Amino acid sequence: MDMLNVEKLSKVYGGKVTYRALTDIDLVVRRGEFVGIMGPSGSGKTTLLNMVATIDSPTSGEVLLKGENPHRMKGSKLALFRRRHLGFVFQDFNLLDTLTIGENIVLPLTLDKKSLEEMEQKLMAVAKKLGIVEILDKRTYEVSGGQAQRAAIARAIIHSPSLLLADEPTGNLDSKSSRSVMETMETINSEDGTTMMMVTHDPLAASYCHRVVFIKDGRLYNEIHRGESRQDFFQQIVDVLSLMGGNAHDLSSVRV
Ligand SMILES: Nc1ncnc2c1ncn2[C@@H]1O[C@H](COP(=O)(O)OP(=O)(O)OP(=O)(O)O)[C@@H](O)[C@H]1O
Repeated sequence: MDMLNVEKLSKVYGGKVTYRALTDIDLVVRRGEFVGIMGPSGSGKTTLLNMVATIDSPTSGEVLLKGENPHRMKGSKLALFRRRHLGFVFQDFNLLDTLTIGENIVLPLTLDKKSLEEMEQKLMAVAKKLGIVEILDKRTYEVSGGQAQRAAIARAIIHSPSLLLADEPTGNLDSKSSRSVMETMETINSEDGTTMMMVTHDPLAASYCHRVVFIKDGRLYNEIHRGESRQDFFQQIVDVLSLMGGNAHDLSSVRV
């Protein structure tokens, strides 16, 4: 069954000079799928993710999540839809320095006015899953980048979203932390069945996906599916990226 249907999605940014960032993107993400979005810098990856996330709105075309179009919703209905259905993970973690790690993680539940008991129970379950129980009372500046990103993932999944959206989740991490964050995302996807869509420049991170969709100049360019071997998939991803061209930055972080 489909989780996400993106139909003929286009985005033209306005202003003094208009810029066509996406043209006629069609994309279906099935329930439980883990999809990577790759492409050269400026190809439109974040624009696509932001429109699925309802952070930005399309110029034309549709985004349907579980058959509903959030871009047709307004105000509190849209806010509720986002809180119920979407989880976000960003490159720079986006944790609040004034709160402890634990307080950051339960934030989505406090917005939903859940009871303290339920929050505590969900916090412990998600912290165990992500291996961060011992840092729950720490502040964001007292933990490593990898731990901060695990906390951000915990916050993104604590309300069991239908779709987890991640923009460069390994962009600020060293290779060891990247690997462990991707292994964690893979586990969440396979054990909880959480559907995931991730924008990344990093072929290693992308090799954890089931499928990688490539965008070039705002249009779909290609897509490849992972078989049995993650190593082989990694190599295929690197091959497509080199065929696509783009800038050297895209392959600067290649690590097997
Ligand atoms: N608010 C905006 N106004 C005008 N142009 C924009 C705006 N946001 C993005 N763009 C342009 O749209 C194009 C696509 O941007 P986008 O951020 O989606 O690319 P990307 O593939 O995510 O790039 P990167 O990998 O560098 O993050 C770029 O040329 C960018 O300059």
